[in-house]
Amino acid sequence: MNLAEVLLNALKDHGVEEIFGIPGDFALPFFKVAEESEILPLYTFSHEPTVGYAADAAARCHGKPSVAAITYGAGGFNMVNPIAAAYAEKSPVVVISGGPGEGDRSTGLLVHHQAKSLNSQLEVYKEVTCDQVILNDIARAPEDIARVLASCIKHSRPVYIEIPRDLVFHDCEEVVSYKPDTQQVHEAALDACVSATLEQLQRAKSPVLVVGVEIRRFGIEQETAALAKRLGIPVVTTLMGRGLLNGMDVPLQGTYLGGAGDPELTRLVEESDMPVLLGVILTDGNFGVSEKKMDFRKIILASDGNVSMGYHIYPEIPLQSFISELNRRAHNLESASKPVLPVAQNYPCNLQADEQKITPTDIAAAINDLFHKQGAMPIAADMGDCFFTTLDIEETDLVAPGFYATMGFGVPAGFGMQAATGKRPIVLVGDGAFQMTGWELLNARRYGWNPIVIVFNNSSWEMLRTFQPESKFNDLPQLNYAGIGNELGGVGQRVTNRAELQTALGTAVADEDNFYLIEAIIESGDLSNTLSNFVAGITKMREAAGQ
Ligand SMILES: Cc1ncc(Cc2c([C@H](C)O)sc(CCOP(=O)(O)OP(=O)(O)O)c2C)c(N)n1
Ligand SMILES: [Mg+2]
Repeated sequence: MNLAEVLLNALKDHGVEEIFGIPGDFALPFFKVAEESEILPLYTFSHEPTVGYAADAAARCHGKPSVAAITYGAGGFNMVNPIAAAYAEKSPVVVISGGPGEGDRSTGLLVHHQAKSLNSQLEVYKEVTCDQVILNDIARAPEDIARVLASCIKHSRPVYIEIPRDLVFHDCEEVVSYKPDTQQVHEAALDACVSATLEQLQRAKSPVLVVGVEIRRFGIEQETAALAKRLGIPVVTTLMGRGLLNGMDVPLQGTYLGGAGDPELTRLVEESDMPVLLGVILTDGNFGVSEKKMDFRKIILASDGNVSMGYHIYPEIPLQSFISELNRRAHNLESASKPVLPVAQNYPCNLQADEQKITPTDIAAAINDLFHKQGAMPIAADMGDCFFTTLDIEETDLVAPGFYATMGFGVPAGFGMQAATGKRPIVLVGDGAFQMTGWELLNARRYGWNPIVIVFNNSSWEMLRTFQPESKFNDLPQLNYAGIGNELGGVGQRVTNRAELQTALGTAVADEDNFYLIEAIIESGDLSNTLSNFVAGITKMREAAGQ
């Protein structure tokens, strides 16, 4: 077997189900083997950011690694931002880059696509991955591949593998069959940590469970739901954890949004004497608009492989071990004097199909009505007010750059979702973000993908305008996105009122043979409820801080 086949088989053994990529001369040999071996399906796109975003979304859907393959230099540097986003949001993407071979390195000449040094790309990717290797030693390759892929799974973070173009066809030993890296947990430390947690919970008067994105990344949603039921205390999700524990019969109260969210729920979290944060990443998006500065000394935080409570830190306690041990030992705590019931979220619905102009909330209502009629669809959201609109849409599988907040994610993530799940997604994207990667819809037909893309066309960088209304650069050109949708191989429909929106959505859902681009005309200044609250929350905080 050659090095590329060994790598492809190892990827498959580690749960990878597809490769997204764009080749180049440094990567042609690897792509040749990938295409001809058919070990994994290969999807190529038009611009490398799409490769990274699609692989990120597929990895999130699988809860397992997915692959972003590119050429060296021009391709690799083009994809740094999407991999930074995957790193920040703990998505296990395997970056595979073709690279210069021994022949290239020994000419003494500068090599095309080279920036500073031949290892510059490796150095840059060290900042956005948790493990890396250049496979320039065939004898070590099986061990190096096993180590890097195990790191990807253990940390749920991207990794970087560079394969020199002159080694791709060299014979190579196979990677030994993959054994999940069962992290050795220090039993006594785990026991002490769980005992301390249960004692604190027993004493707490108003404990609350806050769940975050790691419980999905590490595939422990069911165990977390079982724990939430067993503890019998209120549960909320973070902004990034939106959609977690959906439909799992837990006392879910909603999504914590600080000053931008439901005041009752905000008080529940911020006035709790024992917030227990499971798999939560402490980000400004998750906690930035807290009404009261959260007192992190009183919280229990299990994240990134450690557990902290007050000034104590228990290192090397994997989230999975912590939750399963809590489940094993937790009993109904007295604090749940009366059963905590899930709070029904009042999402907008029953859209009035009239001549009124369209607002982001109307789009949410139209989607909720659709879900009530024919069941939920997965959603990929870009960054912009379309992302905040998802908080008004009923729980469904959702991928979005909720923390790292990069634009351009939406359409590629819709591709990644459909490749990974086979389900038709709805993609929500602003006109500004569509201008970045929306063109990739030209690739939908070749793979039989048929997303329903809703472009929030306010001809504006509206999110920026909310913070800096005086800037003229927030005005965007008026484009005919519906016409562009037709040109890209799908069906484009421009809708200017709520009746047209409802009709277009119904038409799109009924036609499985095409991707649809529904261009919703939205007036500049019309914001989603959540973005309005976020802006108000942040403005209030800045005024309070005298900014
Ligand atoms: C790749 C990239 N470039 C720039 C930004 C900054 C930025 C935003 C965030 C704050 O960083 S929101 C925003 C405007 C988005 O415009 P559009 O897609 O039309 O959505 P909407 O009109 O709903 O705002 C920009 C430029 C970003 N997040 N990601
Ligand atoms: Mg816009």
